[in-house]
Amino acid sequence: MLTVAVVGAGLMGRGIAEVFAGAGHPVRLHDVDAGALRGAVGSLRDVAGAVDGSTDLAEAVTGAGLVVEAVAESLEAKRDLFARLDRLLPDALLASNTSVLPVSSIAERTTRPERVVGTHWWNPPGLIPVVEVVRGKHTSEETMERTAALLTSLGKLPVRVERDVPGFVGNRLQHALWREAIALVADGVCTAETVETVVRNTIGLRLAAMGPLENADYVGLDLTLAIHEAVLADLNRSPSPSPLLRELVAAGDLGAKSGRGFLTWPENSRERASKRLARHIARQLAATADNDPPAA
Ligand SMILES: NC(=O)c1ccc[n+]([C@@H]2O[C@H](COP(=O)([O-])OP(=O)(O)OC[C@H]3O[C@@H](n4cnc5c(N)ncnc54)[C@H](O)[C@@H]3O)[C@@H](O)[C@H]2O)c1
Repeated sequence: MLTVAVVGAGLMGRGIAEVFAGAGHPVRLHDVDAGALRGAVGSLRDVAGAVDGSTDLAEAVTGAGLVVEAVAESLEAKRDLFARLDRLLPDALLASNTSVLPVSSIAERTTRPERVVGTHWWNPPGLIPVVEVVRGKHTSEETMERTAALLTSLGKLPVRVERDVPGFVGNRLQHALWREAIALVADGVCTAETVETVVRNTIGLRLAAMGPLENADYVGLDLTLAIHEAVLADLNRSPSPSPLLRELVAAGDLGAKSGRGFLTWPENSRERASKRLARHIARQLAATADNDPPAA
């Protein structure tokens, strides 16, 4: 078993640690926040692998063959951390769970960028199958393969992202949809509730069974071309965030955590939404276990 150090014991770090420890790997957790660390180690008491933690980075990562970094999304913090990890563990594989930052920049202050890789897990890490394995400018093929093999051994579905583009694959697709959703509301085409109703009851129902490219093939590429000729020029192409999004944030309407965003969030509704989401994902995974994989 490989000793795995998880740095950052927040939402993602804790979930990633649980997957590794659940598969029997000894896990060493580190967080600068002693409370977060205690909470994470405590919540992982019943997993198969031994889980240990320290607020001292050097102590926490001792003996690790792999470090998974899941600290706050700050390029400076991640660069610093990777430089320290580089000195502490000359032989380990270093993986970042960054959502959108360039893996190549995170690796910049290390002496072994060939052994630095992006592993973009999705929330909740224990449930979502795909982990995007992102090749930085200097990541070696051996690192890509070792990382993918390890993730497969955990029961995950690793996919290779061959270029270090912001947002990788999943978040680029997701935020193309969110940009258009916000624009529809900002332009007065429909309400936020209508966007939710349409997505949940049309494309949302389909997407787990048929992704966009299989769907394009399925309806016919001639039809897809005709639709793109008619609609693409009218879709939102703004290179910067919507003014409506900026206004809401400036007004303190941050969504679930402040009670109001595009929608209103009564007390406890975030917890209810979180449970509803986990229940739905688990049910959907069970129901689609026999789904055909995409045709090659
Ligand atoms: N939340 C998501 O859905 C999600 C999904 C995929 C990827 N990510 C990425 O995963 C990373 C972590 O996100 P999260 O949602 O778990 O954040 P979080 O705020 O829940 O947890 C981050 C933890 O890192 C700790 N930390 C911050 N700086 C540190 C440092 N220098 N050294 C050690 N610990 C430090 C914090 O104390 C905190 O406990 C980010 O890069 C984020 O973009 C998040």
